[in-house]
Amino acid sequence: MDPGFDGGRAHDDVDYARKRDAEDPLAEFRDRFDVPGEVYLDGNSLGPISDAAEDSLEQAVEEWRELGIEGWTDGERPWFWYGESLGEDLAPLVGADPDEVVVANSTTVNIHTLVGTFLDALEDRPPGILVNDLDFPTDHYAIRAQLRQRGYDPDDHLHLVESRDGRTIDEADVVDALEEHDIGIVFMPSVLYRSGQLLDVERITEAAHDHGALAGFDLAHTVGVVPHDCSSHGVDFAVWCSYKYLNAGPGAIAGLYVAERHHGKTPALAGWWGHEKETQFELRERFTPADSAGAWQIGTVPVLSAAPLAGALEVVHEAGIDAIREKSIALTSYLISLVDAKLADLGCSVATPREPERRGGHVAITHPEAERVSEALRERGLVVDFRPPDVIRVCPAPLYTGFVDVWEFAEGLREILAEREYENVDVDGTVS
Ligand SMILES: Cc1ncc(COP(=O)(O)O)c(C=O)c1O
Ligand SMILES: Nc1ccccc1C(=O)C[C@H](N)C(=O)O
Repeated sequence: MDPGFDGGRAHDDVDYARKRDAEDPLAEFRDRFDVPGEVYLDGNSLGPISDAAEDSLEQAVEEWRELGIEGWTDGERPWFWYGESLGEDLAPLVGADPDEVVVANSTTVNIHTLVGTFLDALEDRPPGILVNDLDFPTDHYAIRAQLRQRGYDPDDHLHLVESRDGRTIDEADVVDALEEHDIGIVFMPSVLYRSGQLLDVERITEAAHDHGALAGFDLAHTVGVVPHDCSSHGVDFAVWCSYKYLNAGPGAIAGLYVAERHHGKTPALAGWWGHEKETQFELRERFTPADSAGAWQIGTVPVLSAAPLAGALEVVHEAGIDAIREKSIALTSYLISLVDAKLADLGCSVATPREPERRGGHVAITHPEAERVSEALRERGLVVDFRPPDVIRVCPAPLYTGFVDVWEFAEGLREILAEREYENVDVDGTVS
């Protein structure tokens, strides 16, 4: 049963929300974060700073001050191995072995290098790549560029699974597309950035493999809020960012996973930081890739944009990813129940799948005036974002959001709509 319901009746009084907060085993984590605004519901875009993340950043700064160049070898977490070491801490969150994960580059760069690598590895196979039409656009930009650089016309080689309803992707349509086209690589997100639909990674991977294709995923919207089993599901490769549910800060270093069976392949964007570590400083003329995911690093690890991740990960591990997921489902279920009970008659509907197992960490509420409404919410300190054409994205991230926060958001939204407060709002349509 949806935790937000009791016999079909939504719990829309604040006492119910207070009771849920009082019973919440993760409630104490809220105090470890500095959360901007009254209620911060935008952690699927940028998570807030925690004391732990600030401490690990400060530690790196202090080591830079005190150790200088020696930080590469003598830092508490020696910087030379920083990418591998943080990869090891991250590995359980994606269900991988430590040497299958590294932190490096940005998500977009990781898509370039991994898709490029596997395009090269296809050799005689057709370079068809299967994506979907609801992807975050950077994925397509990078894949198209990789195809072009190999002399392939992306219009012929990039195949799109089309959404039936403009909000979600049916996994059966991914399977059908694999039958229809000659596909070498399937590249899908774990969660669609707009509607919040959680795709079935295992099923897509299996279908790709049944058709002789590789399966890669963009896990940007799930790492840190939904558990993963990349190794046991046979996923070939994956990328993600660390600034959403991992709370490692704006532009924080990204992560990548490459299944062990692919280690040793030559990275498309090779660089000395991906060289076999033991001989990296022999500074040889030719590149020998590390025999691990570390090979897909490119240049020097950006220690200062990686450092907050160390502390941020401690918080996630202490809470435990299963407890985080459980609370996330409870919060999104509660939010959906409030939309149904209090906001449906004011023009709102829920575009996120209602089955918890098909839902990531955020809820998409649609409204014809979504852009101005989102801005009106922000003006009240209820921080959400707008995604065109009509989606208000609401992310009750479990580490620092409670049930009363969700209740306050729903109340605020009801008032804004009932009083048409959004009509007084100007939007500039830039960053959100
Ligand atoms: C699914 C997805 N992939 C990639 C990105 C961005 O990648 P990058 O961190 O390289 O800007 C985002 C968000 O910005 C995203 O939602
Ligand atoms: N990196 C950013 C920089 C600035 C503003 C937003 C982002 C996001 O991450 C947006 C996010 N990927 C989204 O799902 O819309």
